[in-house]
Amino acid sequence: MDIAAYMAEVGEQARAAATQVARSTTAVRNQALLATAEALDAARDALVTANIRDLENGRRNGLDGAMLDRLELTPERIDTMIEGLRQVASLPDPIGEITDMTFRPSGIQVGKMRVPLGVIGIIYESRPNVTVEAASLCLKSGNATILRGGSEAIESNQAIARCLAQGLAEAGLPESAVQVVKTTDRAAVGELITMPKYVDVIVPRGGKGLIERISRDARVPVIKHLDGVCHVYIDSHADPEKALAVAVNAKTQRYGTCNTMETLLLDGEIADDILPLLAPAFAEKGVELRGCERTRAIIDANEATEADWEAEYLGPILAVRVVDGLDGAIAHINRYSSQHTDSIITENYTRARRFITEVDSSSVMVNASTRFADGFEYGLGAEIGISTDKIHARGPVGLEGLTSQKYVVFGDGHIRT
Ligand SMILES: NC(=O)C1=CN([C@@H]2O[C@H](COP(=O)(O)OP(=O)(O)OC[C@H]3O[C@@H](n4cnc5c(N)ncnc54)[C@H](OP(=O)(O)O)[C@@H]3O)[C@@H](O)[C@H]2O)C=CC1
Ligand SMILES: N[C@@H](CCC(=O)OP(=O)(O)O)C(=O)O
Repeated sequence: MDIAAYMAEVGEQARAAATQVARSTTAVRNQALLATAEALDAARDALVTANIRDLENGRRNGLDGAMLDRLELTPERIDTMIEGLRQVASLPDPIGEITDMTFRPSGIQVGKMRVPLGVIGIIYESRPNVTVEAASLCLKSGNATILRGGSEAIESNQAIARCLAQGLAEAGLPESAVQVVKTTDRAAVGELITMPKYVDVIVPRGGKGLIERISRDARVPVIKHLDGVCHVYIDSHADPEKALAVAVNAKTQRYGTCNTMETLLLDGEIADDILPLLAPAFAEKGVELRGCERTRAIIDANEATEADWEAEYLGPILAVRVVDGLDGAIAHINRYSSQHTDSIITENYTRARRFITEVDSSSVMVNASTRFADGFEYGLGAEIGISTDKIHARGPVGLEGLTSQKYVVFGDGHIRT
C-alpha cells in the first residue's frame, strides 16, 4: 500500500465530509448516532468474531493481561458502547449557539457562535470502545474524524467502522465523516500529523513513544492526551481515615488508567502514623511499594530510584516518598508530575488553597481520589480523554472541547467611519 497516497485520500475525503457534517442539523447527526447504535446491536456476532481474531493475535504477540482486558469486547462492553451512543445523542448540541451578543456604539451587534473544529485526527490505544466514543463525540460536535486506533485492535475497529458507515449512510451523511485508518503501519500516523491541509487538529492519546513522535514530527495543532503520573499528597493536617480511603482508591480502583495515582507523598510529620496503616491496605490488594529511604525506615518496601518518581506503572506498583511538608510536596509534584491530576489530603483550608494554586496540573483536587478526573464524573456527559495540554482545552474534554467559537456580527448597512 502507498501509505502517503492512501492517507492523502483519507484526508481529502474527511475535509469534504467536514463541510457536510458542519451544516447538518442536530436531528440528522443524532439520527446517525442512533442508527449506529442499531447497527452495532445487529452486528454483535461480527464484532465478537473480529475481536476474537484481535485477542488471538494479541496472545500470540505476548500482550499482557491488562492489555488483553482493554482489547476485549464482551457483550457487556458492546451494550455500553450502544448505550454511550444513545447518551451522546441525548446531549445538548453545542453547535450554532450564539452567546455574548452586545450592541457596539457603532450600532453593530457582536456575538460569538460555537462551531466545529473541522477534521479531527485521533490516535489512541488498543481499546475498541474508544473508537465508538471518539467517533460519537466528534460527530455530535459537527466534526469529521480520522481515527487511528492501536494496531492490536485493527480487526475490531474495522468491524466497528462498518457500523459507523451504516449509521452515517442511514442519516444521509457521508460515510467518510468518520474514517478508521485501515493500516497498522505507523507511517500512516506520520502522514496524519503532517497534513494541515486536511486535518485541523490531532488528539494523541498514549504514552511516552507517542509523545516523542508527536513532539518531533507534528505539523498540525495538537491537543495532547498523554500519560498520567498522578500524585496524592497526605498532609500533616489530613484526616487519617480519609487519607487511607482516598489513597487506596486512587491506586487500586483501576490500575491501567491515566488518572490512577502512581506516587504517594506523605508529610514527614505524620508518616510514622499513616504509613503503618497504608502498608497492609496496599499489601492486601497486592500492590508493590517502592519507597524512599525515609519510607523504608518506617515500613517494608523495595527501594525507589529516581526512575520511580517519573514512572507511570499502569499496574499494581506504587512509589512512596516522605517529603518536608507542603513545600516539599509541591516541589516534588511540579518536578515529576505529568501535569495530569494531583490531589492533597488535608483538613487545613490554607494549605488546600496553596496546593490548588501552586500545583500546575490539569486537575488539582482536595480530599478526593485522582480517579475522579473523568468527563462523565465532571458532568460533561462523556469525554474524548483528558487533555494534558494547556491550550485549547485542559483536563477532561467533552463536546465543547471539540469546538471553537467565531465572531458573528449583525449590521443593517452599517459602515465604519
Ligand atoms: N490522557 C488521556 O486521556 C489518556 C492517556 N492515556 C495514556 O496512554 C498510555 C497507555 O496506552 P498505550 O496503548 O500503552 O499507549 P501507546 O502510546 O503505546 O499507544 C497509543 C497509540 O499511539 C500509537 N503510537 C505509539 N507510539 C507511536 C509512535 N512512535 N509512532 C506512531 N504511533 C505511535 C500506538 O500505535 P501502535 O498500535 O502502532 O503501537 C497507539 O495507536 C498511558 O500512558 C496512558 O496514561 C490513555 C488513555 C487516555
Ligand atoms: N477517564 C477515564 C480514564 C481515561 C481512559 O480512558 O484511560 P485508559 O483506560 O487508559 O484508556 C476513566 O476515568 O476511567
